[in-house]
Amino acid sequence: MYIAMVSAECAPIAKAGGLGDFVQGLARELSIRGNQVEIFLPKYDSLRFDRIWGLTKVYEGLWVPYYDQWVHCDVEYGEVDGLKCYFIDEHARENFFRRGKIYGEPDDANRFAFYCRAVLEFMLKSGRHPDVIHCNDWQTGLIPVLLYEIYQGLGMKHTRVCYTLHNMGHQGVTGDSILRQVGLKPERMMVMERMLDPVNHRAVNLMKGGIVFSNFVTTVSPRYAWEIQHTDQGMGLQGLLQYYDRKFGGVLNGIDYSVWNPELDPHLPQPYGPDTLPQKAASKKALRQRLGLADVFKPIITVVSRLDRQKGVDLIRRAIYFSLESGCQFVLLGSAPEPAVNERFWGIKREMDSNPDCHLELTYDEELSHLIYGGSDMILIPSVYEPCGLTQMIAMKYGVVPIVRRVGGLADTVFDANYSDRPFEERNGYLFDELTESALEAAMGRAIGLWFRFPEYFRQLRVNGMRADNSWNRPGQSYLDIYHHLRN
Ligand SMILES: Nc1ncnc2c1ncn2[C@@H]1O[C@H](COP(=O)(O)OP(=O)(O)O[C@H]2O[C@H](CO)[C@@H](O)[C@H](O)[C@H]2O)[C@@H](O)[C@H]1O
Repeated sequence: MYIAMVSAECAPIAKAGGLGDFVQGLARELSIRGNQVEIFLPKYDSLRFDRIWGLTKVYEGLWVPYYDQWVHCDVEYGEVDGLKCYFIDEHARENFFRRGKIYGEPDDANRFAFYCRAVLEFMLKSGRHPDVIHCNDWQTGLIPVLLYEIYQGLGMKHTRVCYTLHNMGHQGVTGDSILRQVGLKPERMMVMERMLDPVNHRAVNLMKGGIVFSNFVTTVSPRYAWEIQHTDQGMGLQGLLQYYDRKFGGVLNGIDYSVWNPELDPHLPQPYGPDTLPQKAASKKALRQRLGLADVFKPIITVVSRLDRQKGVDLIRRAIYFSLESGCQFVLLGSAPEPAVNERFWGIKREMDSNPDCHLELTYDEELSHLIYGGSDMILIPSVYEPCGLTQMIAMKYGVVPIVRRVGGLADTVFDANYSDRPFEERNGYLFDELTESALEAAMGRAIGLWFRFPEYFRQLRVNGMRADNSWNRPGQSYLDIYHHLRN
């Protein structure tokens, strides 16, 4: 099967969060199974060019419609760890992809709308007819709309679209002039059955367009699929998702064990696995050295996260103090898109400056994240909502015990050490329900108590997590089943 993955991110060259891991992991799994997979990305100036092999121009003079003009683009091709990637290189006056970052610009909606039109224009002009285009999140919500409204009429008749929702918190709600930008008619699209936002009746909703016009819609865990159809986690689109129930389902993400595996990880001083767990101590030591933490008999509790409100930033802050009060060390790796949140964490960082048990690294650092997973004992994920969550799965592979809130994919992957109905060998962490400090502290207290008092039992929890299969094997098959269903 011929699959085109269209996304704003792909690890390791353009990653802001979990979407990047998803595209990389699923594309690799589909390739291994013998499918032809092509990944499409904007040619951001912030790409990790050192990780792209053989970047060359393969299409010159792609003219992409933009309002009533045309914008000149080229398309470049390169390989990333064996995956085939095409990059849309635009020469617009607006410099859509030369902003030093992936997101966070005032014209993000226009930038990604342009990208969608450019991808389809390239597919048409270069004679590509994928069996399935797999799109992701609001940035590529216009792909199925444009395919149906424009490109099918130009000959792309048999291509089907699978659309994956990674985060209902960002839907691409914007003014309707974006429709004219990409060549759609506002009077046709700004109706409830198409792209009109259900809350703001003057705005267009790009994610809604993606849901309406795709042949199949998925989200990244079964529990989140239920939450966004039946609770306000749908953020206004729950009715729509119920209406399209027959083409909607949750597929739990996997993680790429060729990237996230302590037995192979080049960023760790010494490899380890479930049968060589004592060797994890070398990573803990190296982490402490790297961050200037004391080498003492204490567990390291970590948070690796975008410091977005979704991630429970208030509870993360409380957890820092609670960890220190409970005789633990604390390491945070996070970057905050919101200036107010960023400022608050910088305040804590300054306060902890000379504390040998605490380190906050307020940046994005892929390499350091590997050493943190390697060196930590527990990871905290107190999310307000969490579509899937990859950090608990990565952490478990590294023998780190997760303490998480019972929402979305966290509830589908973490099973409580004390209160689960699962058999003991499947229990791998700690859960709490309420979004409160006391609920957080109770769960953390149970985990920390076990580490100090019953190390053998704590070791067993680590091993259970390491032995769980969160690979792309099962989800890869689920997506192939969906693609085959669409093609037939
Ligand atoms: N400061 C930092 N430095 C280095 N690495 C960092 C980092 N902050 C985060 N990361 C890394 O980014 C990834 C984040 O994964 P999450 O599951 O938390 O995704 P996110 O919320 O971004 O994405 C959304 O999409 C994914 C994929 O579908 C869903 O799992 C998730 O629930 C949904 O919110 C992990 O690989 C983590 O190690």
